[in-house]
Amino acid sequence: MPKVIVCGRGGSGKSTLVVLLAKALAERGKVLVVDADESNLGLPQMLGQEAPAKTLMGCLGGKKAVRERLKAALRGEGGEKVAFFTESFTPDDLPDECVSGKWPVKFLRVGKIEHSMEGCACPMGALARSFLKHLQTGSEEWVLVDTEAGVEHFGRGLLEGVDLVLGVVDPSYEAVLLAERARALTAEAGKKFGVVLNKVSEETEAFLRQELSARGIEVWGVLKLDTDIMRANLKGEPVPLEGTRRQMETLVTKLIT
Ligand SMILES: Nc1ncnc2c1ncn2[C@@H]1O[C@H](COP(=O)(O)OP(=O)(O)OP(=O)(O)O)[C@@H](O)[C@H]1O
Repeated sequence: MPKVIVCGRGGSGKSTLVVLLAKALAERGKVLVVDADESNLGLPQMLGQEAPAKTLMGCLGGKKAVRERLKAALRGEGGEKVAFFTESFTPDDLPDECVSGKWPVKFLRVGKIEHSMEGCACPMGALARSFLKHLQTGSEEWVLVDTEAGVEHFGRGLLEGVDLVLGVVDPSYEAVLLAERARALTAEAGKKFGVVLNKVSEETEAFLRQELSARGIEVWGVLKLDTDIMRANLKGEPVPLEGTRRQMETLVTKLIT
């Protein structure tokens, strides 16, 4: 089953969509949620889970060790690409210390910015790319990747290891422009792209559909502006699936066909 990356502008609802999709897909099989956003910390709480004991980067010796491997690769030692992993693995092979939760939904963090002046996030990007490329999924398994805002992860080649890109479009011109850019970058990588409209009313949904259709962008799903989602977020509670179950079913059907 697909490995799906979720992208969009800041605050559009990427993490919310990842959580809702994870909950909806959990009724059909196993879901590994991968947090590839270096900055945000709230995803485990939105899922209703503890954070893992270590990040993936921590499991591999920390940022310094990962950076050294990246530098060695750039110097040409060990080939052109960074060989963080040499063999394929499945979600079940992941060590307990870098995964939290229990099937049907488990959670993994690639790495986080932990100190001021610690340097750029390139090691995390390279690690996420290699991880996703080697991660194999079975017929009843999904991988959902939450990313940081914008399109930097496209430049880092994160798409290499995923099958689908899902853009989140909230009612804003910036979100439409970003979806257009993401669609072009996804097409360049030879992967499928669709968007989910989020936080829409009837009026803004119709407007966005028109704008996106004029740009040849497919709408795969719609999430209304939902006061239960807002309330849960304000209280620091998990994102509730209940009010969006029907919309998520439509999206899931689209993703698996
Ligand atoms: N359909 C919705 N209805 C109401 N509120 C929503 C909806 N989707 C998301 N939100 C709210 O919008 C805010 C941003 O959502 P979220 O954190 O999922 O965005 P994000 O794109 O992951 O943000 P970031 O770019 O900071 O990572 C949160 O307060 C969330 O509860």
